[in-house]
Amino acid sequence: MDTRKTGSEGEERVTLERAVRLLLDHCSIIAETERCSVLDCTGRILADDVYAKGDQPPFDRSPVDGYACRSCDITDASSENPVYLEVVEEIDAGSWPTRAVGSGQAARIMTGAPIPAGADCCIYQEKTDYGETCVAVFQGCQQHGNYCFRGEDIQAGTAVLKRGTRLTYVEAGILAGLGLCEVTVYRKIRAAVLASGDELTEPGQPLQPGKIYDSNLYFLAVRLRELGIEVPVCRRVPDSEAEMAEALGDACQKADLVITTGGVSVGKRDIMHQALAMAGARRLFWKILIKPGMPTIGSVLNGTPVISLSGNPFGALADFELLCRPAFESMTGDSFYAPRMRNAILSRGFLKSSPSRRFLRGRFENGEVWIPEVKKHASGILSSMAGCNCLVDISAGTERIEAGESVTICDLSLDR
Ligand SMILES: Nc1nc2c(c(=O)[nH]1)N[C@H]1C(S)=C(S)[C@@H](COP(=O)(O)OP(=O)(O)OC[C@H]3O[C@@H](n4cnc5c(N)ncnc54)[C@H](O)[C@@H]3O)O[C@H]1N2
Ligand code: MOO
Repeated sequence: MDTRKTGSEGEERVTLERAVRLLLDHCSIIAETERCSVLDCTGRILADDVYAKGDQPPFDRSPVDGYACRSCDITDASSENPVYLEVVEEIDAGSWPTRAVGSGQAARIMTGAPIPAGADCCIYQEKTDYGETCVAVFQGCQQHGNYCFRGEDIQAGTAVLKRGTRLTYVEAGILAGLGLCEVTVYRKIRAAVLASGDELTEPGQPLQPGKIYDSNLYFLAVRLRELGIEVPVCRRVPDSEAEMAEALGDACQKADLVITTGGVSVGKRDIMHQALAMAGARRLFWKILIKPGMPTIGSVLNGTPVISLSGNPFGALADFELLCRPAFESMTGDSFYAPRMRNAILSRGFLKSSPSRRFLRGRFENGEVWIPEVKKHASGILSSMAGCNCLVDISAGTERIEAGESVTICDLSLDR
């Protein structure tokens, strides 16, 4: 049966929002967890609340290099009338005081060193004569001046980081500061990538007549990895329905989402329709009312969503962002993956009509978005995407859009 023409399975010609909705019905949240080294935690999502076992800092400490003493001893100290204190010991960072500071006494103290009992302030050494056994103090200091309290950063028992937090270098520092070298995180999303097309040649191999190098497999795998997603399957499959059906079956065992490119249109060798049917996939939709990537197919195979993107590299790139990112958000509950829509002012016009909704590549900076010249927007062209960091969303029925007009963009950059 030619599943392309019947339209009996799944919806045809859906809006982008409808396509996303249909896919999300088949995306389940990833609940499996694993231990992860704090050194490798970037982009991982905490699976448990993290509590502080102890106080941070674990003791009252000096924030200055100088002298710890009693504030009441130096109330009237000035350069004209220095107060002289007996220096009873030297306390370095990493050591522990051996005696209390009494009236008329001080301890030489370094930044980060524990404040000895009896002392209630620390004086900058620049406000003294740097005395070793007896120090002249030239300035007063209030009680608890230059004094860091135990637990002032984090108190023991506090929930410092909440489950669901996306970890960055900042959390890595906080976790390490709590003495943790490993944390429990959700496992990474797994996405499989299959590229179809007999014309495809592996980069590095000589190019035969009629062949082209495979770019889709590479940019998809690299993008997935930069989004923190594992790619357990990444392979080219010849234009054989049976081979693709087998590859799909294998991929959906290993991944939370299967992404394919090519073979989704109406040509004789557009094998994805038949391959999906042979594998036992159920079609959710075919054709999205957008350009590029209009002929995209959404299906579900053994409970795993399959997104079959167009072979045209820019079509595949744009639709990957628009369809897969919401799926990743739904699998993790992490808004990091959500397409980020913003407003921007177009700095160069796009003087071509857009009967259907269109996504253009662009570079967004300081509230303005620059787009390449019209002829560089074809869905088979990838090179003009270099340096671009967003997709410009042009509504269906737009005749032309002039420089200076406000547009909606989907920000593809990874910074928040
Ligand atoms: N008669 C019609 N022809 C086409 C229609 C149509 O409605 N009627 N739609 C066009 C549109 S729009 C698109 S988009 C493409 C979709 O094509 P497929 O998804 O079936 O993709 P292919 O034919 O396999 O490839 C399209 C193009 O991209 C190149 N390609 C494929 N894979 C890769 C890869 N991994 N790396 C780099 N380049 C790749 C391929 O060689 C083709 O040039 O159909 C239109 N046709
Ligand atoms: O829908 Mo296609 O990717 O424009 O050429």
